[in-house]
Amino acid sequence: MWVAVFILTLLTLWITRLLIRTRTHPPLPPGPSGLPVFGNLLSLSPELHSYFATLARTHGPILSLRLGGKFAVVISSPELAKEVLRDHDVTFANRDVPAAARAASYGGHDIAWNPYGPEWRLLRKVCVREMLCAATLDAVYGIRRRELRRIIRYIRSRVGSAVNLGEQMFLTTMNVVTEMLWGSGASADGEEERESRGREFRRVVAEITGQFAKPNISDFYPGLARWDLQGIEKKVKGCAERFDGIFEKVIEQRMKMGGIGEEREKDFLEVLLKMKDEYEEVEDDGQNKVSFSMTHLKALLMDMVVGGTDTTSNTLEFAMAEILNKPEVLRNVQEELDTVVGKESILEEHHIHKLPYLQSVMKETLRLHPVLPLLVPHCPSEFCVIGGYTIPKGTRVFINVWAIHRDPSIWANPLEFDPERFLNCKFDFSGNDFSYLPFGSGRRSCAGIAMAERMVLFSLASILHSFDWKLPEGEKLDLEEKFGIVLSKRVPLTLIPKPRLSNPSLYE
Ligand code: HEM
Repeated sequence: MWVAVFILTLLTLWITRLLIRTRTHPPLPPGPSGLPVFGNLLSLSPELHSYFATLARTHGPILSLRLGGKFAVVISSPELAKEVLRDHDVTFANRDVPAAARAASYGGHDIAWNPYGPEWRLLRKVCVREMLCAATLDAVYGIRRRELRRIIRYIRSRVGSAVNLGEQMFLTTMNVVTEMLWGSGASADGEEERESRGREFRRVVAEITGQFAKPNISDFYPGLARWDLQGIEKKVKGCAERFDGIFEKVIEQRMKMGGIGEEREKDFLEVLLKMKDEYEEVEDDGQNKVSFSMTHLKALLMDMVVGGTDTTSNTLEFAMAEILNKPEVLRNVQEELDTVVGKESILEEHHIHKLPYLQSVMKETLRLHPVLPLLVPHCPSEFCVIGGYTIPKGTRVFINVWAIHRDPSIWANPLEFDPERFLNCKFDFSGNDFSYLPFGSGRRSCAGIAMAERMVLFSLASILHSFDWKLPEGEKLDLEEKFGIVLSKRVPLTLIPKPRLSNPSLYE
């Protein structure tokens, strides 16, 4: 009898709680129905960005999915992106860290995957202040110039034969990033060594970012994570170890040299090592002490190497493919370059601000091909209401920037590559207009915007100023994308260069 009363009381309490909750909490966002246990997992397409865009046409700009045991929400309109990234900025400034990302980032102790809090603030502050701010970037113009001159020389030596542009742009970006991190050294290699090292690095970075985007059973059923059933974590760990070996080597060499070199330029590694020895930051409230360990140091190096390279080189590859596909765009870019720089001079970075058409080309490329099409997924730290729907704590939130950038109600002829739409208009990379978010918006927006802008514009201007380009005989231009956390071209772009400057000395 007492047992029956007890069970009845529990049941009544449970039902009352449920009724109160459904009355006080708005519903979950709509979405496709799923199967028991699997939810919508089995119907996911590998091209997540376009698949989510298709779902949004049926279910609306906020929709939900059940991915095994994980709840996910996809946002596909500027109004709702604003609610998430501005109105509820702090709540959504967290990440839901996939197992693959944890394996690649020293347990998530980097900037990109750290939860919002004192540790993330410290890492981001040091990175932006010491490496990625405008003043530091201006001070290391010499590095960018040296690498761009090198690539121009290299391309000159390949005149008439096919050049894999993505690979070369990756190598250039990688050399700039690593030189900023720990000085030259590797860049003294011969051309052949350089090329094979670049190819290998690119493969490793692409493998890491490719694994991030794969649906992983460990993420959807955390109870199974320890078995790493698809071997994704193992693969990523292998790649991360490749980089870790390189980090260990440069750190060891630097420690042997001891202290800050008087003759050397102060690089980022130097700053980080000093910080590791001395740093213990007291946050504003005087309570949170944040230490800075060797793990943090290496995680930051990893962020720069993985986050700063194929994002930049894939953008360049898409830009060149779109330009080559539109002869009038190529003509406009080159005419602008010839007016501002001329065919008798070397292009320098200070010319860039006089090249508005070129700047529009970069913006249009990132509209049509935002290389992080779903941003880095955000995650609310508490229950929240967006667009009138409940988003539970811990949801994986995808902002489908790719879909917003191709929305015909925002952009006229959205599938057409038309840089002129960005001439004399309000859009920039700051993320203040939620119709255009290639670098995200708010606290977790890209930490490397200034660097990306300099690298993409200077590289693009240099290769288009110095060379004419054409496709190898019989080849057709392919503009198809391949999904990954970083979007890439499905078919690599290979082009044949022809010099266009007046004097061979301009290629030295
Ligand atoms: C064209 C090139 C690039 C594009 C389009 C791009 C785009 C983005 C986007 C969309 C995010 C995520 C924003 C969000 O989740 O809301 C991001 C994050 C990040 N990016 Fe970039 N990025 C580029 C280049 C770079 C470079 C060159 C660096 C550094 C060398 C860099 C470092 C980072 C870091 C550290 C984060 C994590 C920020 C955080 O979580 O606080 N990125 N980037």
